[in-house]
Amino acid sequence: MSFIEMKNICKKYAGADKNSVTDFSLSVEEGEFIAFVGPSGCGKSTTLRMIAGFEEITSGDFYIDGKRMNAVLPRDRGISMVFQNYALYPHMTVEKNISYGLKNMKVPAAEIKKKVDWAIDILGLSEYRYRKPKNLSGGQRQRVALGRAIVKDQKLFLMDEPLSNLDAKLRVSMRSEISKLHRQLGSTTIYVTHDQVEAMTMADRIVIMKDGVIQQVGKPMDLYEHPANKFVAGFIGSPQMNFYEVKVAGNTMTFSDGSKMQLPESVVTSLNGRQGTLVLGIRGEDIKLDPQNLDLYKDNIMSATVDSVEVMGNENNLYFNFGGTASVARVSKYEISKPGDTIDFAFVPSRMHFFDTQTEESLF
Ligand SMILES: Nc1ncnc2c1ncn2[C@@H]1O[C@H](COP(=O)(O)OP(=O)(O)OP(=O)(O)O)[C@@H](O)[C@H]1O
Repeated sequence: MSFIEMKNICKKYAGADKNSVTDFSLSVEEGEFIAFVGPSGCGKSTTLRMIAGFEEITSGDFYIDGKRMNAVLPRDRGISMVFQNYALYPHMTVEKNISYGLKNMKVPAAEIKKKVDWAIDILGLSEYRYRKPKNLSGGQRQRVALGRAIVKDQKLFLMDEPLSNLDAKLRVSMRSEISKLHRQLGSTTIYVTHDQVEAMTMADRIVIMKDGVIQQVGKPMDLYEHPANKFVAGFIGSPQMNFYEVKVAGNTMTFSDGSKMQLPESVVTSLNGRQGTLVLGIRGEDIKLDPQNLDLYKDNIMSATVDSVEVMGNENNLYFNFGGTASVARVSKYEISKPGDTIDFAFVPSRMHFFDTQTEESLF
């Protein structure tokens, strides 16, 4: 049995007409960093709150370290939780905020001091030790909240959107601080976020949810390379994957505006006889500009007019219409275009994804 075992967990809130979480099954090994990710309302927080014990499990079985936890009180689950709003005590100093939980647990004073010193040091809070939360920045407050969680020596950390109140720059630096802390402590962590970049950069494995149902569980690059369905393909990666409804007949793929592309034998083989109407997915970074320079694409060079350009510095997004669909290509700073320019491009054949139009499941 893994450190955490969740078997067919369901949640139906009182009075609700449908489940908020359905058949959630997951095994987590000790020391893993798991991210729950998905759009608003997909059930991430509900699942986390069931793990914490703040929300009752409607059906299913939940184990930590081999012990069934369904009916165990939150304080007896061996869990530390970090919340989005930090939940700090405004009248207490940093030091007191961090030590408060330990005092409640009747930990001896000398041990509390040792642990608080350690947390303050590891989180770089020494110079703020005697400040109150209102005199701290958002990032510093979030570190105090982390400090309060790590001193408790619990087996499992739960974090519910801990960075969502921070500005973009601070979010990025706190991301690496939390990852570093996780590496130092080696503690099992479950982290809820709606931000796929946060999940991709921090987690060992990601659980992608939609409408209360797990869509896929996997390592970040596995989800990026091998999305199980169109939803996962669209959710992971930035900019969003381009999707086209196409008709495949033999080696020819026809787009809804009549544009045609020849599929290489390798793609036809992977499709394993599937023909007719399919959904093609291609990521912006897998669209190559000026493909005439590359022999590989010579039969499949397409043209389009640039609608707009999103400049980001090292890489830019070019927006254009192709195959009857708004599309985006991620290009390097050396491939500058402006609205109105004509671009030649090709799709990298080995990077094409195909999905069933009805089930939206990946076809390979
Ligand atoms: N206390 C509650 N009573 C009834 N329904 C609830 C309650 N809390 C959440 N829900 C519903 O359960 C579903 C899942 O909500 P949940 O908060 O878990 O989603 P989430 O993925 O964490 O969303 P967000 O990113 O917006 O926090 C939603 O449809 C929500 O409206």
